[in-house]
Amino acid sequence: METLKTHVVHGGTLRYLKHDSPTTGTPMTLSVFVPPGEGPFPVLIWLSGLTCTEDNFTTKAGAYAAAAEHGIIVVAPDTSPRGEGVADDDAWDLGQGAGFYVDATEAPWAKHFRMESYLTGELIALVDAAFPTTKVRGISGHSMGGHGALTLALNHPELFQSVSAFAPIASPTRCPWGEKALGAYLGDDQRAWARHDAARLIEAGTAHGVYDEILIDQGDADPFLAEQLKPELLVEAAKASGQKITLRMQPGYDHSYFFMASFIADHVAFHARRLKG
Ligand SMILES: N[C@@H](CCC(=O)N[C@@H](CS)C(=O)NCC(=O)O)C(=O)O
Repeated sequence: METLKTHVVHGGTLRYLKHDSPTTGTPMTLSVFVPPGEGPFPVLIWLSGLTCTEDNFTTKAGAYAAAAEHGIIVVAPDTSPRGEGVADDDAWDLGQGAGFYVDATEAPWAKHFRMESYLTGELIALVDAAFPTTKVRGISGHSMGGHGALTLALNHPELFQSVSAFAPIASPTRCPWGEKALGAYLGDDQRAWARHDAARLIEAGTAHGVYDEILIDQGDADPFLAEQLKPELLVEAAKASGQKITLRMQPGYDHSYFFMASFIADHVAFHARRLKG
């Protein structure tokens, strides 16, 4: 991995990195925060939402004070492959910046849009090889990235010990953003969509017993709440399968990183309790 920039923050070291990914066939960028002190440290992976790069979370969430306090490495990857030879769409909710954390099977996306394999098969191993990690890790994210955190944790329980989300797209098979992206990336046969729908996975009892609790924060003034996010579907699914979900409706908060910055310390502490026990 090539280091593009290094900053000291809250006594730890933040790096912006770039590497050539054999999985996506493109260069990929990410940021990694390593806390001060003696390692090894557990890892929290953060997945961002639509239109984001690794930079939105890194500069706006204010996560590193809590990560330094708890001794957690924080990894923020980009949200899709990018570049001139990479497929894209004029809309901001499809294509570059909107990878949805799936492996696309449909043209023109299938060649590079392989974010599930990139994250679970490549990035985690790369981070464990390059940084002083305990190989114990949690995952969190926002909106499209909240969907990514929940579905990757549920589908790959051997990789993660904790999961939380901010304003996740709870059920992409039942909202416009999800229907559009899953249809484009995976095709019209909705049977291929189900394993990318957190509410349906939880309802089916996927990874039952692995995560003692899933923490979700949601602003009640989020403009995307009713049409796109639908966290009540997670709560209903959890009731049906016995998965514990704590959904905190936060009064007055919107969809922005001001909302994440207000509660990120709770999420870092939530993961630290489970990753350092
Ligand atoms: N581009 C859309 C909004 C997209 C949006 O809200 N993206 C969220 C994730 S779903 C985000 O985190 N944006 C980047 C930021 O706020 O830094 C618009 O302008 O209406």
